[in-house]
Amino acid sequence: MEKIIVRGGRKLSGSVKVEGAKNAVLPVIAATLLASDGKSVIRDVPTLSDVYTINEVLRYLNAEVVFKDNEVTVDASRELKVEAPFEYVRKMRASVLVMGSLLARNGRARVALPGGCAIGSRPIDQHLKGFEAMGATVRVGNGFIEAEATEGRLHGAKIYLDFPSVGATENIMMAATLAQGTTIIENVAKEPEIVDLANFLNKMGAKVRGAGTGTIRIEGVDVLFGAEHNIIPDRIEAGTFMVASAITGGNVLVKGAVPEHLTSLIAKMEEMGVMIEEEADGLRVIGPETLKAVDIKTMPHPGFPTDMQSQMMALLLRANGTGMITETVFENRFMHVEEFRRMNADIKIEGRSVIMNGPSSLQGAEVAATDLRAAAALILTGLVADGITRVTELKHLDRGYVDFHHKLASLGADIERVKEVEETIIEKTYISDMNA
Ligand SMILES: CC(=O)N[C@H]1[C@@H](OP(=O)(O)OP(=O)(O)OC[C@H]2O[C@@H](n3ccc(=O)[nH]c3=O)[C@H](O)[C@@H]2O)O[C@H](CO)[C@@H](O)[C@@H]1O
Ligand SMILES: C=C(OP(=O)(O)O)C(=O)O
Repeated sequence: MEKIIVRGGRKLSGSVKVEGAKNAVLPVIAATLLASDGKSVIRDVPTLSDVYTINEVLRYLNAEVVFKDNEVTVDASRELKVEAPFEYVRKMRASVLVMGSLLARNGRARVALPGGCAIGSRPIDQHLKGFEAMGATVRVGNGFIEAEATEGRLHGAKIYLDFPSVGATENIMMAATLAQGTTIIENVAKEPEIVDLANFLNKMGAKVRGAGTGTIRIEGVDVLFGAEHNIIPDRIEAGTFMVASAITGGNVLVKGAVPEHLTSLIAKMEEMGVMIEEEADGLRVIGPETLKAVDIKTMPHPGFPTDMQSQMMALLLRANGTGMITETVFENRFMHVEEFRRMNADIKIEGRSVIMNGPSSLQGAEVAATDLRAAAALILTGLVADGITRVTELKHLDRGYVDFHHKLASLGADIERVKEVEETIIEKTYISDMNA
């Protein structure tokens, strides 16, 4: 088992480059299955465990996938299998995103039920409602969801989503590209990753309009072709480094950060007293001496992203005054609060909100990452805690951050990633350093 060890107290400075977005690349790779002719080449692909998992799913489905030098090449022209087994879906919920493509391409898809995860129950009823409206029969049994286009091919439909679900918007969009007729999806998600997927689908020959607005219109076509595409920068990784700079009172240029994708985060950080300047190749973030507490409510885009909730909680722990974060997207995304408490945070949960009386005098401790963003948030907290913080359960971190500790170390953080055995040796050295 590995852990990250952080010794708090260093101000960060320099520049860091963000990778391609995890949440854009996963649906784009799932969409490559729609091409029955030609290869797709996807660039700026981050080397994340989730990317390896989706590639494995595609290989299992009989596509040819090569991942080299941040580039994924997919040839999905052979006949595809229809089933995504539990071993993949369990590792990564986003595996359900192959369902729309398989259903469109084969008229049938069988995907293991994803089940809940650390941040909530995460049902997929809105995805299934969309498929049914397009003429699929959906059956659930033996741990699988099976969908079959009753007439062999899906047809266009008008679909209203009860909630602007990112995954449902993507899955229905992909399914509709090869359906007969026009599909109109209302109350859709407007995230930048939806726009990226629509752009890729259009390069493949699809006719998708309205991505980034509340209504998406897709005219079905008969065939889609492989296409080339560069993935957008990861706004959540960018946001995480913005918080890293702000929390340490640092001065960091986050290269590749797209200001239009980060409007709500920039607004909240500025409200807290952080200076954010647009430069030609990214955002410069300068942390103030003292941070002001604010209230934050997570919302679908362009509202404040739930994927930045725990990192901003770390920042609010250092702010003067009482701050509050209300989580409205996931019902159980506060598992990290108990871990923050282990670091001496003055923090409590009240219903769907978390209240912090700051600034907390944070102390290093051994803490466990409870999900992907919690992992990052605990490491950020370690950057300003007194003493040593050890963060375990790094499998969560590796789903969404490439070389996180190296990137922070290059900005001046005192951080390393070690195997448990190595840690004993490092600890001895550190104690003798202190006694020297
Ligand atoms: C791979 C990927 O892109 N993951 C992102 C995606 O997840 P994901 O696509 O799973 O998130 P959704 O937008 O679908 O989920 C948002 C909320 O809607 C609920 N819901 C969703 C679908 C459904 O059929 N029924 C239903 O009730 C979910 O339980 C959740 O409470 O968007 C989330 C919300 O921005 C982000 O946190 C995730 O990082
Ligand atoms: C919740 C997240 O991802 P996923 O939907 O893949 O679990 C995330 O990226 O923070």
